[in-house]
Amino acid sequence: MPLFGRRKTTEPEAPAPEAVPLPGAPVAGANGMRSVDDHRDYLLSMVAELPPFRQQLLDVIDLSICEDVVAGLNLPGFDNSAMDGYAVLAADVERASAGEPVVLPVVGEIAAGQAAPHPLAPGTAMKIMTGAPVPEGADAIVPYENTDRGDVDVTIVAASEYGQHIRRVGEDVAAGSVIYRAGDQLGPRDISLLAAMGIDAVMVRPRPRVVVISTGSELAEPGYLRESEHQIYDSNSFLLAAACRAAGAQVYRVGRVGDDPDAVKEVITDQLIRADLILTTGGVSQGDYDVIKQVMPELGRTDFAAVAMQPGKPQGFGLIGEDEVPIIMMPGNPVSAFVSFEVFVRPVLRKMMGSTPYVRTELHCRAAHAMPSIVGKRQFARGHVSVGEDGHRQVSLVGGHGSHLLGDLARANALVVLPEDTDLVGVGDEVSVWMLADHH
Ligand SMILES: Nc1nc2c(c(=O)[nH]1)N[C@H]1C(S)=C(S)[C@@H](COP(=O)(O)OP(=O)(O)OC[C@H]3O[C@@H](n4cnc5c(N)ncnc54)[C@H](O)[C@@H]3O)O[C@H]1N2
Ligand code: MOO
Repeated sequence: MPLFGRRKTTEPEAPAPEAVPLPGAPVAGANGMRSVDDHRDYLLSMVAELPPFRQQLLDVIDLSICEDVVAGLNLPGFDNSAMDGYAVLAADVERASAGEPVVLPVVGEIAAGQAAPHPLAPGTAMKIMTGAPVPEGADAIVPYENTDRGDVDVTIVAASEYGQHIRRVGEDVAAGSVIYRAGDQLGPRDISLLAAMGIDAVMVRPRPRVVVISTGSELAEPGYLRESEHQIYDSNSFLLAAACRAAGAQVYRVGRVGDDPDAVKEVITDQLIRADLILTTGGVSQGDYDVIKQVMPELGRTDFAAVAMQPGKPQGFGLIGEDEVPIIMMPGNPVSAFVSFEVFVRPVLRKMMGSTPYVRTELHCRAAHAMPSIVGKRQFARGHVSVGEDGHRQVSLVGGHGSHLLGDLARANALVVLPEDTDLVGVGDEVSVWMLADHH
């Protein structure tokens, strides 16, 4: 029997372990794909909010508060001066002018932090500094610039109105009003408002600890020489680590592992101890070396699906190890990895942190040119949003639809969301975008 074409006789391979499916995974539509919304809602249903704890103000930037906060103080806390000058009765100086100045005796001085020495009698003035409490009886402040800055008597050369330059108690924030609702994300301005209330720590959900791993034996570490010109530098683990950090997470970038199943299993198992979420890229499609799809079912319950989107169609999710740590397994193409992050990972991180809304808010823009789209898939094209000559926001596509176009991704400032039922967005039609950055 000729050897050519004959199958080699070898030891029968050990059967692959039975994959344990995850409960409740959405079913695919007639096109064999799961919808974007179904998949995202499914992932959100499979992760929990992290338990909250009290943290100091400077550690909560970008985190979401998980309690309502009621103002315990008025802001301002008392009527106070907005100017360095003199506290007076408006009626005493309502006709003052350069031609007919009004002269008043100066009966005292109040600095910020002090109390007025006594109420202000009609026909007198009291020196007052910015932020100092307005003395009882006074109802206007005359700034130094409208006076001769006198210490014993003051000559006032401009008219004042009732209430002028007085900052009223509670006009900014009224004591007893709700200033934060659970779910609000805290930035520097919120931290200042909380500090102004005398609060030094608040209940927040912690930053999720995210482990980022990229797979593929073609990957080289940036900063090192490549073994051959067919190696490529690992950009995905940097992309995802940076995106997670920008979303408020604490990141451990493990970097790249090759396509050896045992090595991949070992690296992932080693990381379980410090992860609230694991992210991988690569190895989830149909290739002969698509290791993630092959080994992950051995580590826990997994779900691999084709999602009706472009880019980012092949998606994996699992709960692995004893503690059932969630893992999101994304495709390796860089743009696919980024879009998967935006569409699935960012909402999951926001749920863990208790930040609402989980999904980015869509803005509407005019299409600056025609945009063809694939019917049956939601496309997330890279776009550049600008303000046109007519003052309206408009968006143009940056580069093509290829999911390898990393240079174009870096130049874009938005994702253009082209719906499943659209084959063409015409020039001037309204289209939805997700803004990605403020600085472009
Ligand atoms: N026969 C089929 N082939 C492919 C299909 C399919 O349905 N049938 N789907 C395509 C789609 S869509 C995608 S997306 C990719 C997903 O592939 P994998 O997740 O298995 O990823 P890889 O094959 O490992 O890599 C794809 C591509 O991305 C580059 N890559 C991977 N990791 C990184 C990294 N860390 N940094 C930079 N670039 C990376 C890799 O070199 C490949 O060029 O599958 C299609 N194929
Ligand atoms: O889903 Mo792939 O992401 O189309 O390139």
